[in-house]
Amino acid sequence: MDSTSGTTPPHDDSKPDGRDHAGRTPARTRTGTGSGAPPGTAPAVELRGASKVFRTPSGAAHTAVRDLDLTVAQGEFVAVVGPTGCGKSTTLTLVSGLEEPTEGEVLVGGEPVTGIRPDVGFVFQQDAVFPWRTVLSNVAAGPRFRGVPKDRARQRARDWLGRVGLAAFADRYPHQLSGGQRKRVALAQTFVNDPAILLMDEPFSALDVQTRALMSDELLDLWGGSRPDAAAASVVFVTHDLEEAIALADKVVVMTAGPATVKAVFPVRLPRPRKVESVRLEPEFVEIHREIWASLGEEVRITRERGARSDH
Ligand SMILES: Nc1ncnc2c1ncn2[C@@H]1O[C@H](COP(=O)(O)OP(=O)(O)OP(=O)(O)O)[C@@H](O)[C@H]1O
Repeated sequence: MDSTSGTTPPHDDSKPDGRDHAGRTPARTRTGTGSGAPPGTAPAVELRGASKVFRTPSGAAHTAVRDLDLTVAQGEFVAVVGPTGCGKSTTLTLVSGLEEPTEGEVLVGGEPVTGIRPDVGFVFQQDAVFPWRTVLSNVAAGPRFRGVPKDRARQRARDWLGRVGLAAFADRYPHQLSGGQRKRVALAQTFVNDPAILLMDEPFSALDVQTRALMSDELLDLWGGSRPDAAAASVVFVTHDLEEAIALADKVVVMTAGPATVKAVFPVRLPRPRKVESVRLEPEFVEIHREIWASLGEEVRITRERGARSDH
């Protein structure tokens, strides 16, 4: 089995000779840029023994994340799956700088996270748009906040709207778009800022199945070609959908029932470029799905049983 039981040792997705835990050579043949970290550079993201304890309104302590070790290499696409409520979103908020760990360390590019960073982009389930602004203005807003002159910001926004297939919708308002189009706006809004790290929290979960598959393909295309002069963005993608996770990622991280810690890490060696609908039919896909589900299903069952106990 290609899993790493227990927590993931930092920097340890492959052996020194480039082989993974199973001794096979990773097939990371992405088109575009980003074939991993140059030797000697820090991982894009690292959590070391990170824990997060929240105070509930009643004053009780609630541990959302416990002793979590996770490493994301530069240019790596990591999908995180786990049972509902286990602490996946909290893990992202630690990386984003929106929350501080109660214990442990969170590093981005080798530096401790001390707040929100301009090189980190987010895409969430809900759209983060200004409803009173046009699509173009929404996409240009990020560069404008970063001090890019208006004309240049609008030009970059137009470029990205073209890349996500929305050039003809620049003057529309968000409520005049479909759910899939709004997601494309969200991708343009994020990629226009040239993020080195992309944090995605169930970004496509509100979409129908077909649109979801299309958006996944578009995300892979954008990711592969987004940073022609630099390594591809490193992605942490939280999802409930194991098929989506495998189709997109270089590795799938399975979280335990809450409080979240890393249960196992599964490398995904499916070659790139990938099309999510066809990759699902590959025998290797089916095999890795079976392996990961054996690990994840156990945590889902534990979570369900806990829920049943507290309900009755
Ligand atoms: N600000 C907060 N204060 C108190 N408890 C919180 C806070 N944020 C999250 N939690 C709790 O921490 C736990 C983990 O929440 P989190 O949203 O990280 O889970 P998740 O795995 O992303 O869930 P889902 O899959 O359902 O989206 C939950 O029990 C949640 O209720």
